[in-house]
Amino acid sequence: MTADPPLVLDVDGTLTRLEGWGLDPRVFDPLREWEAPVVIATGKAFPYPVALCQFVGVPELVVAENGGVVYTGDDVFFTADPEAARAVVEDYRAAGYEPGWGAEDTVNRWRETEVAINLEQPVEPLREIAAEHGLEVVDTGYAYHVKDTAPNKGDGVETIAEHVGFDLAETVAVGDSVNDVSTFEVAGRSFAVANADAAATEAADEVLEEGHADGTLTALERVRGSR
Ligand SMILES: O=C(O)COP(=O)(O)O
Ligand SMILES: [Mg+2]
Repeated sequence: MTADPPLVLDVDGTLTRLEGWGLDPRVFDPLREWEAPVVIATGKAFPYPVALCQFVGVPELVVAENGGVVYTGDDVFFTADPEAARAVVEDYRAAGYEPGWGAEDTVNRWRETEVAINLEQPVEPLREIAAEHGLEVVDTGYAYHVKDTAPNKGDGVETIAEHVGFDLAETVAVGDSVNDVSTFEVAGRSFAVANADAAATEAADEVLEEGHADGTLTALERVRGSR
């Protein structure tokens, strides 16, 4: 008998259209029909992956904010303190810069542990200020994330696997950037899409020829029923 392996999927760069933005709707049915847990592991704020799970119609298994927020379907865990990240933004503003998402800032509005800065904003002063507060800046290719060095997506995936009761050794991870390296490390098999950055490409077991959702769909095709 064969079965589908559990999945860990990144969002931006991985479930997106080839242009880089907007989810590719071709991934919705395979995810809904997948016969094993599907974990959405993203740098985005908590409500985004929860909404994705609801709209696709899969159980809410979510790692948000690069591991800062973990939802097992029953319990939410916060693994980082937001105060330092907020202080970094205050200092960044005081130095004359802005997060860069407009006045209402729906990118950070519901964040609970880290802060994201628009890639169009200057990163050097951000890195300096973050370092002064003991934080790191992670460039996902979609935003600069100011975060505690400790939490990562992989730890969040471990928490969910333990709670839901699936085997990480049988799990397949797909991602595109440095914030996915930790999921590649905990999953038994990992794929980087063609548009992946150097860190993700290096860390992945396999690098796909196709980018974005095309790559992810190829990976799903390859691993479906492989357990
Ligand atoms: O929020 C980002 O910058 C990237 O999000 P992702 O982890 O889903 O790719
Ligand atoms: Mg990504």
